[in-house]
Amino acid sequence: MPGDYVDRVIERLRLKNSDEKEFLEVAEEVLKNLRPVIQQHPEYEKAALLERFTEPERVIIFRVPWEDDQGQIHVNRGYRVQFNGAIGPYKGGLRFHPTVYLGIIKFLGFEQILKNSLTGLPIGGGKGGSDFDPQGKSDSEVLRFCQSFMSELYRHIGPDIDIPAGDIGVGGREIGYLYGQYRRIRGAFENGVLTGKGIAYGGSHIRSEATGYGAMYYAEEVLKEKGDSLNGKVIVLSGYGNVAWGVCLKARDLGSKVISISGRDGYIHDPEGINTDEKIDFLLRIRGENNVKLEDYAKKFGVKFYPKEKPWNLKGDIAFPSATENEIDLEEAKALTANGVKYVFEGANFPTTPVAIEYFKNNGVILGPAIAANAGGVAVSELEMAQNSTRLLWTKEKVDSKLKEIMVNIHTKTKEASEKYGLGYDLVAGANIAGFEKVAEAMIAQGTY
Ligand SMILES: NC(=O)C1=CN([C@@H]2O[C@H](COP(=O)(O)OP(=O)(O)OC[C@H]3O[C@@H](n4cnc5c(N)ncnc54)[C@H](O)[C@@H]3O)[C@@H](O)[C@H]2O)C=CC1
Ligand SMILES: O=C(O)CCC(=O)C(=O)O
Repeated sequence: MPGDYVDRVIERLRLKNSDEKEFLEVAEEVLKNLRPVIQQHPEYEKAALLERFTEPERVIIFRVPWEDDQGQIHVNRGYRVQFNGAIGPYKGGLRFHPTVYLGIIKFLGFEQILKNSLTGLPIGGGKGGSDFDPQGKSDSEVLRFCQSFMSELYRHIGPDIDIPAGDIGVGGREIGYLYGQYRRIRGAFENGVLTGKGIAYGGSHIRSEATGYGAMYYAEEVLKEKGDSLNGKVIVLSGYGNVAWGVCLKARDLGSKVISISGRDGYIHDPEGINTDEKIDFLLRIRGENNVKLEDYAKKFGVKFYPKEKPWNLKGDIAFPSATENEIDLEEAKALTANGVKYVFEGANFPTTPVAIEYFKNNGVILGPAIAANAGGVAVSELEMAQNSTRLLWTKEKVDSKLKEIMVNIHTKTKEASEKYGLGYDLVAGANIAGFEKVAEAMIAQGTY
């Protein structure tokens, strides 16, 4: 096969994973970013390090039968990909969304390896989920689904093995139902097995806010690096879920104005800012209540709703894509740049396509990649595990200050890795390299696993 080691691995990946578009896209992007490191380590090829790095240690696929409120049985498919455990137990969320299939879970699990490594904490990468759609389901249907899902998953996870958490469609309610079933089956109070739990049974303060807060702390560092600040900045935000909510809360604290939120059905433009308790709390209602929709925000607060559109034509200083993957493609990248956006921070996982990332790079827009910008969620999950192991509950202040310290360190590490390889201030390459270096060292040290 022609080309260098990276090209050969990419070629083989394409042959082996041709029906997993999202995984291929992400793996290729990452491998290309790692080229300068690979060139300095010719021994990696003999050790087949990249082939091992891109092949999950384990993929678990299972049947999830459940009964709806009318007595009808449905069958969904459950997944857990235990991608890489070289630096710690597998850690990563569960996504319940109708688009879930193996290619999505593998791309998320692969990114999670690098993200978790960047936090500096001892956690490996994994991800899971199901094509079950919680939207429009009653609480009892969600409960029955979660019980069935955990009745299979429990045998593959544990506080020192694999620790799932939330992601799209999996929040506090689902984690509670999942933990209840795990506890019933195991007959033990092993609450370190899941994170994102309620405070009453072993959760951590700030976990719900962590991804959005962390993304804002990371943004603060990047702007500081550029002699700029978040104060007075206009933020174009997508999503209305857990991440978007945390961004709104912290943006208000730091003096920026969030002017949009979005969902599957369109977006809201609120030029005055989503900055009162009433408005920010309304996001929780859109996410959590079956009969409250995004459009109801527009009616309640007298602003405009744009059906079937994304918010990327709005004018602003900073964009925070915080809904889902591939939401900013080339056209949207051009619109954002033309509208004055100077920074993009990925609250969601892989929201910006490779061509859009390239466009931003060539047009002076700084992009804070997901594996760095949204790492605050998993970082506080690990702090929750630390509290569970020691049977302690830390104060909000303690968790928040640790989160901030982790996000500041992530920025420093990514900046230094980029500089070390002569790439200037390239946060995307820097994050991939810094995340990879630690995992590579651990994998080499552990032999051929
Ligand atoms: N919750 C967490 O701690 C973390 C989440 N993320 C990522 O952040 C993103 C949002 O996750 P959460 O806020 O947790 O989800 P959530 O379950 O709280 O809210 C659902 C989100 O998904 C969006 N969405 C769902 N289907 C969509 C579609 N077809 N088109 C556009 N948007 C759609 C909604 O707008 C909403 O923002 C995801 O990419 C997730 O992987 C990343 C790091 C941690
Ligand atoms: O908190 C966790 O373990 C997982 C968070 C997550 O799924 C993510 O970082 O994408």
